Amino acid sequence: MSRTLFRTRIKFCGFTRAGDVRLASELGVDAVGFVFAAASPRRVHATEARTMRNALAPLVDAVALFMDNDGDEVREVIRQVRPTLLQFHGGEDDAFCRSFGVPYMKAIAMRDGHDAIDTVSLRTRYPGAAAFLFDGHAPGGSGGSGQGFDWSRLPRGLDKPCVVAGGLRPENVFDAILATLPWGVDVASGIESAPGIKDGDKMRRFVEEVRRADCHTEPEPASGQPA
Ligand SMILES: O=C(O)c1ccccc1NCC(=O)[C@H](O)[C@H](O)COP(=O)(O)O
Repeated sequence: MSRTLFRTRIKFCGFTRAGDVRLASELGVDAVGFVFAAASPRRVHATEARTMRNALAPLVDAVALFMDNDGDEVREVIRQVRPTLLQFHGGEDDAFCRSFGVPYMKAIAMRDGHDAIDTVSLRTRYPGAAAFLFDGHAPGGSGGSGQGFDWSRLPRGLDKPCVVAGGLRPENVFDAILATLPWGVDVASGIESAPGIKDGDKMRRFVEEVRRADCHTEPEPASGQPA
């Protein structure tokens, strides 16, 4: 794929403080995520997320993240927070995910050692997905754990935007982007000082490294060599 003029989208996930949301907006991230998964240390209530959503600058998306939450809870979050995208991390099927009338991104567990991820079965199981997020946790496990995966296991030929997540940090996101050429990258723990507490310096360095990867060009072939 040509990277000319390409800009890797950035999503920062798991906010609990409006000040962190403001700083992420100023740093130029494309989306911020609010976690409503029951077992998460980053879990926020819909009213807290609404306050943070109101701190978002224009042109920055709000993403609501769920993991096997019931439908009424998802609807209440949509009513209060008005997310532009839903992100599902559990065993939700396509019919459930699309039933809310808001575009959704399905998270796929990529923990190494598990079965290969089959492009055809993803297409078949989630025909309504707007995007897929490949995350380093085990099937049934929670995200936001800082676990990475072998990027060469990403399925090829998916006709939907792919977001890479799991164990990304300012120190490795440059390599992750060059290795996978994703539509976007997503990070939670790699920009934190504690779960839900974002670190301004890590957020800034993460964005700088994504921009550096986007400006990176392959070295020209030596003269006399075929292009
Ligand atoms: O963040 C959580 O606590 C969480 C809980 C349950 C399901 C998903 C969760 N987070 C998802 C994310 O924040 C990211 O999409 C992704 O897992 C990256 O996390 P990290 O490896 O910490 O960067």
